[in-house]
Amino acid sequence: MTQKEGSSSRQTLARTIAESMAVKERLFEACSSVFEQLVEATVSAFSKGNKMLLCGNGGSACDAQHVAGELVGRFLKDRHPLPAIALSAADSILTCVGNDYSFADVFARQVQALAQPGDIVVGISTSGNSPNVIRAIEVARQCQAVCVGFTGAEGGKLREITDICLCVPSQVTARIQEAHITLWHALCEEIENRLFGS
Ligand SMILES: O=C(CO)[C@@H](O)[C@H](O)[C@H](O)[C@H](O)COP(=O)(O)O
Ligand SMILES: [Zn+2]
Repeated sequence: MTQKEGSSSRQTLARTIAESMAVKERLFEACSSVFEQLVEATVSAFSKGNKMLLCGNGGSACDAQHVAGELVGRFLKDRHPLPAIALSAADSILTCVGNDYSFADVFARQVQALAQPGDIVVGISTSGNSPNVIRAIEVARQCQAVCVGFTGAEGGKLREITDICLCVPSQVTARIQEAHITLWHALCEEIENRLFGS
């Protein structure tokens, strides 16, 4: 590696860390009151025996799976599992529905099959405009689920059609995703504390 290449990679890392920290510094101000609403809604839903369904594309598909793992498995506490399903993890359903219907239906059809009144359906989309996430939330509303969005500063259509929407103050997909996972970790901790004692 040349010295020039080495210094360019250090600059990229330094800029990425600085940008990520700048977004995190604005995050509390932008999202704390909506975060409180989300805590109340999720704790209430789980207390009543309802479940959480999560969907997203790409990195947000992984976030959906990450969060479902923490709720069904554990975050910080050994406790009863909480019912959460990542719709992005259902390979056979995604390929069947994508192939036989359309990619825009891959999450909506699962929501139609699984969502009950009072369930929490979460769409994670940094643009707020991915058609399969938007369609999932539209179907969730018809099922009388609580509709939640995780998105970026603009919020896109997702912001307009959700009951509770966390809008990270950035327009950069990667920075938004990094803040989403921070919000999710805080939410998992608070859910565990409220439902199983701090
Ligand atoms: O992880 C990344 C970029 O960091 C990508 O995989 C990204 O998630 C994909 O481009 C998604 O399709 C973006 O969709 P969305 O967040 O706008 O709904
Ligand atoms: Zn990514």
